[in-house]
Amino acid sequence: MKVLVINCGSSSLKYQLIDMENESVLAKGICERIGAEGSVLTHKPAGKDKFVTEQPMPDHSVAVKLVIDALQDPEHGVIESADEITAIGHRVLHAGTVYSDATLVTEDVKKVVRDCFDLGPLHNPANLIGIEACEKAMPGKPNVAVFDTAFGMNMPQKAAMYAIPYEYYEKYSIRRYGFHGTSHMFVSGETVKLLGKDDAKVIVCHIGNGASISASIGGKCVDTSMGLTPLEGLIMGTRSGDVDPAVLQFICNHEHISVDEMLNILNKKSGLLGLSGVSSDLRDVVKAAGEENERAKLALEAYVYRIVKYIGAYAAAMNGVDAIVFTAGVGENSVPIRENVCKSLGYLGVELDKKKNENVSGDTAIISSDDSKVKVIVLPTNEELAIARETVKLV
Ligand SMILES: Nc1ncnc2c1ncn2[C@@H]1O[C@H](COP(=O)(O)OP(=O)(O)O)[C@@H](O)[C@H]1O
Ligand SMILES: CC(=O)OP(=O)(O)O
Ligand SMILES: [Mg+2]
Repeated sequence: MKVLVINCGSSSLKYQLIDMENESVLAKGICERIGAEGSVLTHKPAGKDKFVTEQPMPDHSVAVKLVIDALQDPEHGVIESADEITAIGHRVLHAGTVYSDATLVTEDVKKVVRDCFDLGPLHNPANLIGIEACEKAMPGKPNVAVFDTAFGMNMPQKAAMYAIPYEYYEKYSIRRYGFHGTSHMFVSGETVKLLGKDDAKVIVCHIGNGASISASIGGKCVDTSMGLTPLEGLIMGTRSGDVDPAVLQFICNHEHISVDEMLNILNKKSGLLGLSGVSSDLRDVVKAAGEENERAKLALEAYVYRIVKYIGAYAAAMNGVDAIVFTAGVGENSVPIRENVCKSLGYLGVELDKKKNENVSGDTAIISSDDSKVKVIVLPTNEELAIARETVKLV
């Protein structure tokens, strides 16, 4: 059975075609800069050279079409026809309290995803376009929605509730949901297996462009840093993470902007980009800091500091921690971020092995010293495989 997994982000589309007989990736790739100048598709068929093409992609539906064409291309394709695809699994950000377990896409599911646009303004619209483009391009094939909220949905009430009048929870289900759930579930589950300890206390730092951190015991969520929307918590590429809500009122009043405009600023112009003034991409900020750009240095210090604070809070929440795991674009690749985070964790009994940290090569690696009380691990996330597994269960 071949499953196509589609992960639509705000300006990108990541995909994998997976043969579920042996979970081998037949092809994977990414469409970047969707909706902007210079859209590009990078397609990597297994065992063949990668194929890169710059093509206009005004929206995600065009990107889906290009992906399906690339998969069937006589030269760099891996299937003869889209008929070979049994089902499509989609990462979907938010469906409130209505759906959080993986489900077959129906008209009602699409309606709920649409109703939640304001809770996931960067993701939900793209997710829905991705689903509808697949329905159109491959009529009759089952589409499965795998929700980013599945992991956080089960956190205890004391962690999920905001201390605001209870009626807003009753009326509108205003609570903390948490996101990157597919990743936190996959990575914490793999860590429990790696440690061989069923009740392992694990902190997962999913640090990519979006970033969140979770605490779990035996793979079950205790707490996670994103809230009602993916804006709460860590400092991200363009998102502020935690701010005093009174900041919104002050800036709206003084700059004469609406709350919607302010939220757009917190989502798209803040974080590493806003603080450094350089870029939302960590690599650019690290480079600028190396060239003595003071704001870039400050942005990095604040970025690391926020992660350190959350790790401390989550170790306290679980009354201990067995492993701290780094994953996603930054977590898997940035030697200095991992090193600087671990520098402040000596009090927990964390001892990083500098050499091991520098020699991580794309696979799972333990980067703490043999004597470290807490294991520090780099474990590549695989949201696409986890989504494909959920998809298979439903078709
Ligand atoms: N080699 C690297 N070193 C440091 N950071 C990296 C490296 N590769 C990617 N990143 C960071 O990872 C981020 C993207 O992470 P990713 O998990 O792909 O994010 P998302 O899924 O949210 O788009 C980039 O913005 C970049 O800052
Ligand atoms: C939830 C979220 O922030 O996702 P991403 O990192 O893909 O933007
Ligand atoms: Mg991601």
